[in-house]
Amino acid sequence: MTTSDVRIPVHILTGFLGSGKTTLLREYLQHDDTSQTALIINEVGDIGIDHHLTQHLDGGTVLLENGCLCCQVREDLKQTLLNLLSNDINHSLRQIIIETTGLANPSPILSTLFHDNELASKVRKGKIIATIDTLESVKNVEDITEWSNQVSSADTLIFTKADESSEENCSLLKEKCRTINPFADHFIKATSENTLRLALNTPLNSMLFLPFSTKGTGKPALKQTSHSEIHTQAILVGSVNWQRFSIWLSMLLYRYNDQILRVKGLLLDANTGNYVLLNAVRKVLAPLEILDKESLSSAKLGLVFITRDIDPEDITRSFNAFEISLN
Ligand SMILES: Nc1nc2c(ncn2[C@@H]2O[C@H](COP(=O)(O)OP(=O)(O)OP(=O)(O)O)[C@@H](O)[C@H]2O)c(=O)[nH]1
Repeated sequence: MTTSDVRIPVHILTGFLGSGKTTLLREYLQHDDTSQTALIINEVGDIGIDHHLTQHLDGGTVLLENGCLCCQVREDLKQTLLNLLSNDINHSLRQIIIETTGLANPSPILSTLFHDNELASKVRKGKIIATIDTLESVKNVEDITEWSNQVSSADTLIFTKADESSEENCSLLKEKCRTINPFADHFIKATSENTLRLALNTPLNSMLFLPFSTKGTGKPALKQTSHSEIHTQAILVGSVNWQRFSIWLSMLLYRYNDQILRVKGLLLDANTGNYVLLNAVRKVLAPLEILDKESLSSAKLGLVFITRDIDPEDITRSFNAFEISLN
């Protein structure tokens, strides 16, 4: 890039399931002037949630759902970017941030951006930022291909949840990340500052090279089958009695232990009439967050489960059995 490069930077915010991408973005959007930022959010599953949580941008948030950007919706990404650019008639857009799914490999996304002549003349690579959940142990993540791909592709790593993790575990994870990608900058997410802004504004390490292959056709390096043992299952859940529902959910999370990687969704609490955001990373269920009803009028209620090595229909069967038991 030169100083006369007028192309819009596209930043990629990636990181494994539940590692804190949306939380970082929300903080960034709440505390920064983001009127010149467009956001593209990619979610797997039939129930998109993150775009409801980040709707601070006037018309500048686009949801790409039903498939992972790195394998299934790459043509949609191109079209979305071109639409954002052509709608920017006042030329006020200064940056685009793509939040990937937790399973994405950033490399094919880059290749979509930069092997397409039309796009490459209008946008340039911004930063690839990956969130690393410091509540995970090295043992848990080192064999996960998606995790390693994200670490190796990143310019910057943001270590999240350090407020709840131990210094020792943070150091072990940092060490592991350095062996995979010695060039990335490291930031610890602090509760008192806007870490994403800091990471975006810090100049790139000049030693950095991009460890992604530019060889080949630019066709997807990964197909959805590369996440083959990982499944996404959505269940529609309307209004719930949270006390009873939470018993079912806790039992399910413990029954499947580490095979349920992520649960996320919007529910209507029958007792209070509130819309609540449910968030679980592996077995850890975060306190429910009450959301603003106004911004959720078009939201689908339900839960998305991301699982590994189990029949996803088991989740639906278990939920149906739970519902029957209540009647
Ligand atoms: N204590 C603590 N919790 C965090 C932090 N960052 C995120 N969380 C919690 O971790 C859970 C998952 O965070 P998200 O921001 O939804 O993670 P994500 O990477 O966007 O998740 P996916 O899009 O499903 O991959 C939520 O319950 C957050 O409140 C952090 O720095 N500290």
